[in-house]
Amino acid sequence: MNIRIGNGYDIHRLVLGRPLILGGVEISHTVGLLGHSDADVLTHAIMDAMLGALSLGDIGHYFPPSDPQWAGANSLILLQQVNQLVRSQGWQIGNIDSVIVAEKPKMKSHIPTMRDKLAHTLEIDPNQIGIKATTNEQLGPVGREEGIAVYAVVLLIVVPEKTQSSF
Ligand SMILES: Nc1ccn([C@@H]2O[C@H](COP(=O)(O)O)[C@@H](O)[C@H]2O)c(=O)n1
Ligand SMILES: C[C@@]1(CO)OP(=O)(O)OP(=O)(O)OC[C@H]1O
Repeated sequence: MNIRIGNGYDIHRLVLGRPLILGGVEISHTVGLLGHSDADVLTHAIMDAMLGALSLGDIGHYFPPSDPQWAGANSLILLQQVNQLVRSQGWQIGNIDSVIVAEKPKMKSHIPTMRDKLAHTLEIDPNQIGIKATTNEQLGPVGREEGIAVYAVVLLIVVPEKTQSSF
């Protein structure tokens, strides 16, 4: 089989005094996401989808929230490591699709920069990354602006043998 699919989900609480970072982009807002790391919920969901596609567990296994090493971690650095793991097993990203569920702020204008940052980290083309946004129509914790959730799906494809490198 030369394709694998994985899905990822993450949610973080919105609190005062924290930055709001999504896809490596800091977005100006009144509240930000709480977490042991930078709480970049979009990048976390993508990492879990990549790991899930290869049945490699989840991000908590590689970067335990109990480990002080990951306090305030830049999630793009973690993504780089997950990408290396995936590539070392002979796989590369075919495409990613994701949905940010957030009541506020509007994500639309930030999405091109998120795609660029993620693509740069993953060494792929921004066209391989889909990021959409929706509100939760004021329903539930996300609808009450208590948090932001992200769903992601990743398709992995086998790296052609002649372009495989050892990591
Ligand atoms: N945080 C968000 C939420 C939504 N958008 C954009 O608005 C459109 C309409 O959202 P609904 O939840 O009302 O359907 C959506 O398709 C997005 O284009 C956004 O940018 N940021
Ligand atoms: C990357 C990690 C590292 O602590 O980030 P957190 O901010 O703790 O976020 P969460 O999605 O709850 O768990 C994943 C962790 O492994």
